[in-house]
Amino acid sequence: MLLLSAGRAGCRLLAVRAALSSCRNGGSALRSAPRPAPLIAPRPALRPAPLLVPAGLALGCVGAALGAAARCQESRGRSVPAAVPAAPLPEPEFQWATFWALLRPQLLALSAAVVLALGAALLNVQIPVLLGQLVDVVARGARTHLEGYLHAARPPALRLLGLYSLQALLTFGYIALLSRVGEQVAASMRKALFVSLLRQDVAFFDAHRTGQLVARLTADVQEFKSSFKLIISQGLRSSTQAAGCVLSLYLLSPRLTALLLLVLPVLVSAGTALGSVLRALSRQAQEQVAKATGVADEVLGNVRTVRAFAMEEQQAGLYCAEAERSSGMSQRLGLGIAAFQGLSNLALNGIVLGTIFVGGSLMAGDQLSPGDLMSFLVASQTVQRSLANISILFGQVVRGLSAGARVFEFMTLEPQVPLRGGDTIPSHSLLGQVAFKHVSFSYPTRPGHPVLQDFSLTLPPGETVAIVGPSGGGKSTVAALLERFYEPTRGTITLDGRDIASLDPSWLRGRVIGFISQEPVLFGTTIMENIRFGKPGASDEEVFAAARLADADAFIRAFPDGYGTVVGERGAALSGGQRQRVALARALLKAPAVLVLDEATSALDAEAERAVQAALERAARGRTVLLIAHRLSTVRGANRIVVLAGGRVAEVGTHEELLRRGGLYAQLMRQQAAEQRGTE
Ligand SMILES: Nc1ncnc2c1ncn2[C@@H]1O[C@H](COP(=O)(O)OP(=O)(O)OP(=O)(O)O)[C@@H](O)[C@H]1O
Repeated sequence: MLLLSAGRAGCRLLAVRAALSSCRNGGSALRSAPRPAPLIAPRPALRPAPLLVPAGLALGCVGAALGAAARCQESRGRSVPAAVPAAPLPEPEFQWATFWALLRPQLLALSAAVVLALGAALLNVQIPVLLGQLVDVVARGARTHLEGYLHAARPPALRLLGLYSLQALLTFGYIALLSRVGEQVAASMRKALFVSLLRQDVAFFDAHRTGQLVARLTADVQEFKSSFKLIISQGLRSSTQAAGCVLSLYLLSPRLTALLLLVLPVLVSAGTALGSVLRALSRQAQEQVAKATGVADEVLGNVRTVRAFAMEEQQAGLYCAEAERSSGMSQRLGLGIAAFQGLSNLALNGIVLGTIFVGGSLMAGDQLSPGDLMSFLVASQTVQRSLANISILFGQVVRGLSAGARVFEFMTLEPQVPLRGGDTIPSHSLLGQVAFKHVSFSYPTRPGHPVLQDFSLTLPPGETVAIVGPSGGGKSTVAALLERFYEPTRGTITLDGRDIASLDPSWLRGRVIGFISQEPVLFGTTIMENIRFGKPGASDEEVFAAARLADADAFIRAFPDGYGTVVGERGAALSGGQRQRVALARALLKAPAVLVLDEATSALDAEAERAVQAALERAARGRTVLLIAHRLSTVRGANRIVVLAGGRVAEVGTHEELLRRGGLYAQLMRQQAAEQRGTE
């Protein structure tokens, strides 16, 4: 996997270079190639020298090696932190049908791009021959008078100019069209993938890290797009050009061509050997960069903790040591690339020299004209570029297909519980009676670990039922099952006697159940928009009313921007109690029949808890409330208290009844009272 991905940036690098040089076409053989800008940091770049056939192939063979080097550099600049390596997932199959469905709307543009690319490639085969003819005219012209020279040189020069212009036009056309196709396919992939991800079951998100999912949306789509464009453009162009130019070489001079082909195996073997050394070096350097980035990622992400423990210097030292090691490895890699560069330049220039030398002897025997030699050099350079591109493309095909397969895998994944579909209960007849009947449940990620076992509980309409119990007893799981985040392994959950599995999940979540968790997440927008998230399309008045009910209106209006106050990332610009009340307003806006409060006040200090508690009590009136709580002081007023331990109901009763019984509840009460005394 690493090996495969190692050449990625290098391939891009060479592809960019190839694209640049293809724009310049075969006539640029005697011009020096421009150096591409470094991807992230300055590094030795692979410079296409005026190469001959074997040189080109060797260059292609080590392309992947240099790709590895470039990838090492690239990983520093990637938005998906390389420091969080994705857990190895089984490689999915590439779904051709899905790809075809995405491509079909672009078929016309794609066909046009293919035709234009082929046209540009065929012109490239013509150019060396015409250049040779021009050189012959130029060589003769040096021995004649100016007028005669101009007369002879003008037609081939004009023909060449015409071909160059036509080629420029074709190149522009196919690159523009391919870009359009690539971008549209990529945009469709991203949109479809995002929509599909949002439809997935909550269990799916338990099994996949956000980083992995974001990587599929970004890096994988990008990789697929680049590969797709490269394969179409370079694949077509390079194979056409290579075949055409090899034929031209043979027609120009079979002997010279044969001679060059003799040197080929030596260069290929040397290039391959060097390439594997560079790949290994690059892999090590890449891993080290990932390690250093991992340290930075963790430290910066937890800067408050670092500050709180005054660990800045220690953490900086940790990062510097990793960065130092990374720098050392990159330098070794740089040395390797430099050695490769020097040796390959020596070999390649040696071959140019050899060709001119041997070609000169052929010219002396009148078997080759100066123009032919020129054509030979130009055509051979075109072949080397084409072969280099083709060899890179093999790796690119593999990478592109596996990136595409990863994207399609989640794009076509069907959730177990669809977002919509099913019955609804008319609001005028909705009572809000909830019942869990013999529910057993294990999380899909831990199938052998039962969290709830034969759990039964009825929440009469308008009553508050509290669930308490030791940590890990399954309290939050009860709430998650009611929201249909997961499906029970056994048993049923009903709303007004109807199995919730038959009800429309989006209606259930969007209209019936209001859910407040311990640390509700707000979006980094205004308070108004955050509350309106509970019911898109709600009027300002409705938002204000919900905020008043949640006891949030007063503090919101006290902000200079009132309801227009931006709450910062995840609501960081609000206090815990304020955040909780905004979240409560958001939940109340949809006027839910059932309110689920999952440790809604446990993250708050005593004063904030009192404020939120008061708001919650007001909001609870007339609704069925499932109150999950750690602090037993908050459940005293509940109509019924259920003590949940080890996934089973241990006790049920009112606060007084449970205290009298002297069981687990009474024991928990004593524990908490003792803890409280200890902290005072
Ligand atoms: N998404 C999940 N995937 C796998 N196991 C989970 C998941 N969420 C919770 N669990 C496990 O299920 C069990 C019950 O967890 P749950 O959060 O329901 O307990 P709880 O009673 O609410 O605990 P606490 O009072 O500490 O919040 C625990 O053993 C927990 O590790």
